[in-house]
Amino acid sequence: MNNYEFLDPVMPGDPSVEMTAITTDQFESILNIQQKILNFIAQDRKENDILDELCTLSEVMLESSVASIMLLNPNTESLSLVSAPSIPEDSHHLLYGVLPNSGNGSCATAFAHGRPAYVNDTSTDDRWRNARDLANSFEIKSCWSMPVYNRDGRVIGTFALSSAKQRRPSTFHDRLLKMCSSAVSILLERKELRRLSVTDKLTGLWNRVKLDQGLHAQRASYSVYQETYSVMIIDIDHFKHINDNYGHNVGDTVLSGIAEVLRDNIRPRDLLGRWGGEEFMVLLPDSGNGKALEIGEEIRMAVRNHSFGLAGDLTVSIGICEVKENLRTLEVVDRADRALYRAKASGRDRVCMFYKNKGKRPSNIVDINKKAAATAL
Ligand SMILES: Nc1nc2c(ncn2[C@@H]2O[C@H](COP(=O)(O)OP(=O)(O)OP(=O)(O)O)[C@@H](O)[C@H]2O)c(=O)[nH]1
Repeated sequence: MNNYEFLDPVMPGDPSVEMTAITTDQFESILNIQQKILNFIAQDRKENDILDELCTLSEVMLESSVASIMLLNPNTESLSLVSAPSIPEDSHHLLYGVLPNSGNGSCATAFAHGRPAYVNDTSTDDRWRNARDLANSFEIKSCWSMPVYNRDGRVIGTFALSSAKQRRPSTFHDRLLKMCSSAVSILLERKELRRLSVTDKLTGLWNRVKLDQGLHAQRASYSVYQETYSVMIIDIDHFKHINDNYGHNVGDTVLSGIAEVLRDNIRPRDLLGRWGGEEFMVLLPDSGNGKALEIGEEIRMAVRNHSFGLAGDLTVSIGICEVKENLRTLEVVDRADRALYRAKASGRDRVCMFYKNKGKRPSNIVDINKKAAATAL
């Protein structure tokens, strides 16, 4: 049986649902929610915001209820809250790491069985036998949970409406929950596609599309705050030899290994991505007074000190542009590229930074390995 069949209208005779005809007003209210969600999608609002909106809109359909969305974390194989705008944030941790087993509450049970779990009384229902304390903490008496499926029909999470009263859902609530489950499924798929469209498949870093967005965002931010930022391009030295000597697969492993080293050596606010081939880029906000040079040097040393398995020891060359004026992004990248070119041309395994030198050319690149000499050029 295809799991999606559970999202069809409830079958007559289902004891968990009170069979009442859906009124025109109720039907309209479901359509209204659908329309609002579709409008948010058309406006390209962020998926997490839309999930919050969906919760808020559905709560209005059931007096003093709270909506929540939980998703499976495949690494921990447990369910965690991803949206519940009406639950105070300081209680969210209670809904992290819930094991998806029958008996651990409505959502865990709905997830485990891949079908709705409509619980009218959490204090007596067997599906809450291991989670009575949780029900007490949140003062939940009834909790109706609907599985959320992915495109392959696999359960990936749940959508639930809970309330402080003992309640049995009507046909209308069943339809509402099913519609919400489908909406969550579409929004999560969309979120994943959005993530993939800006992610480099090999290294898991941001790709060039995201870096371009970041460059434009930095420029826009500079024009408002005039805060110095830097752009760093990192290029693996003699990478072609690795492919030629050990094969493309080892080359790929090295690219992933370098990505790890870079990740470990940037600040949380820096944006790191693969610019293309064996080139990486880091955008460093708030990095005046040579801060990017310092970070570049740390990266260079970290790569030197890392062992890349079969490929052995490696080095990188780094070009940096520190931006203190309103520059087009193309110009910024070009300056970082020129600094990189200088790093390669002067022996590789070094960090060079482009700096503005009031008209004198070509003395506009500082080589950190011989800084004094370069600045005196
Ligand atoms: N394995 C692998 N190789 C790649 C990938 N993308 C680009 N390359 C290789 O990267 C190499 C880049 O070589 P070059 O531009 O000559 O540069 P290099 O050998 O690193 O030399 P320098 O930059 O001058 O130090 C080429 O052999 C490309 O085939 C990739 O995704 N995987």
